[in-house]
Amino acid sequence: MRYHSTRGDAPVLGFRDVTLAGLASDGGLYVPERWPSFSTEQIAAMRGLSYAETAVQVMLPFVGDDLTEAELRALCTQAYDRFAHAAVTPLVQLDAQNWLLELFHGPTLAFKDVALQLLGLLFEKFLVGSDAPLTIVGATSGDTGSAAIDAVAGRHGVDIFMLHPKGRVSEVQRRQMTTVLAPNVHNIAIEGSFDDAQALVKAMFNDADFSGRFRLSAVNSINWARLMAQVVYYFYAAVRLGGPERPVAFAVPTGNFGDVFAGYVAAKMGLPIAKLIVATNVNDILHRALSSGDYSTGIVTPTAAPSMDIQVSSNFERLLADLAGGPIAEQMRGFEASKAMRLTNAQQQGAAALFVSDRVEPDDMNEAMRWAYAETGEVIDPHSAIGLAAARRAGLPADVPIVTLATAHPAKFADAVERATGNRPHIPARLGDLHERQERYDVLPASFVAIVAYIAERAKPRP
Ligand SMILES: Cc1ncc(COP(=O)(O)O)c(C=O)c1O
Ligand SMILES: N[C@@H](CCOP(=O)(O)O)C(=O)O
Repeated sequence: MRYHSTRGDAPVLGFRDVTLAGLASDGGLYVPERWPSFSTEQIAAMRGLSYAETAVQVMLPFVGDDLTEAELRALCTQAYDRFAHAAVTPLVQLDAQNWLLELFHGPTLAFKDVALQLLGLLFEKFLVGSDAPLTIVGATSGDTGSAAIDAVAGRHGVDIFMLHPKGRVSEVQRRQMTTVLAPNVHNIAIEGSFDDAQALVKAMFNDADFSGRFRLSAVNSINWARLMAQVVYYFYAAVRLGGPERPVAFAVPTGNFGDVFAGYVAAKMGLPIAKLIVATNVNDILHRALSSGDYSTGIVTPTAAPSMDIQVSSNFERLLADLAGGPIAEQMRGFEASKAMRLTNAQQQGAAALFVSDRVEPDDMNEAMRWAYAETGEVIDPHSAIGLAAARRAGLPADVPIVTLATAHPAKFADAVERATGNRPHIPARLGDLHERQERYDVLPASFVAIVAYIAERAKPRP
């Protein structure tokens, strides 16, 4: 399998190189040259497979010659062994139509672990025999940071620099990152928003001098391998609910558009998906884009679902390029200059075939947390509640099961959950003494010069 940039002006790479590269050198995102496709029989044969084995079947077409099936199986087994639930991503039924897909049983209690546990192992595998140390630069609104740090802390030949918006992540999220004191882990709280952090990360890749001195890589969903691993749970859930014979809908709390784009990829690969419901909080650029074609940024508003406080959604570029049938460099350059763009008719109509969207206000989010707790006994986090609120009012036919992706453990957002439900969720015992541990991080302005100087002082340059 070969990978092309959404902007059409970067080298075409294989899976290994695309995993190590992260962002394409033309500022675009790598996408596979074609979507692999499964027949109905092949999908039906996934019924009853373990999570790790489903992962092997779904991801094998993407890895090309860079991993054998046996190597991929060994990596998946190792990655998913660390999950606290035997099903890895269990389904929980809420009522006749609604289900939760609990994606938070990994080491850091968010869906990011599903992909990042694997990505850490892929980095290790692909770096064997290489003398160029990897400098991972990442931006987080709270969850990617801890999952990525857990996946690479202490690994030889890798340094990770993780930028989070100061004061805009929950205390548990911050502590999960800043209490990891391994020497290769560097946490930076920036004076700005997640969008500022993400823009700084992209600017580092696009700076020829900086990216020439350090071998940069990415752990955000700009890295194709992240999304590839997230495609798996759409198959895993759907076949358990009657797929491929019965189409299933998914409601996805959305920020950077990675998780829901993985659902789009699953549909492209042949999985019958009735609808993908894109649920946003008041930072609703994706809802506006999908409902009216207006993709224009506003000021990021801090909310009780901080991981979705995002305006510039990186992976939307992948969708727009796929719907346009090729590179969209000009459209993206226009967006970067004006911070606004209109979708073309083809993009709008193409998206409407599979996606619907909804903006969920804080009261509706709280109501969804209350409903889940009172009616089903499930304690859900604010992000999952945004997905569930959208699912319950999507108006889909009653015979279509709707799976809401439960993207984080409620204890990561205990204050918000307690405010809504009166019930305070507790951190699982395996996180132990998180609140007592020593923290280490630096605070920097959201300035390219300041951040690259900080990293350059600490990272190991290419030999
Ligand atoms: C808990 C949680 N829910 C939802 C999202 C949104 O997912 P995505 O950015 O893939 O759209 C995030 C952040 O990525 C998150 O951390
Ligand atoms: N919500 C995310 C934001 C980054 O998203 P990613 O999927 O691109 O890594 C977070 O928690 O950091």
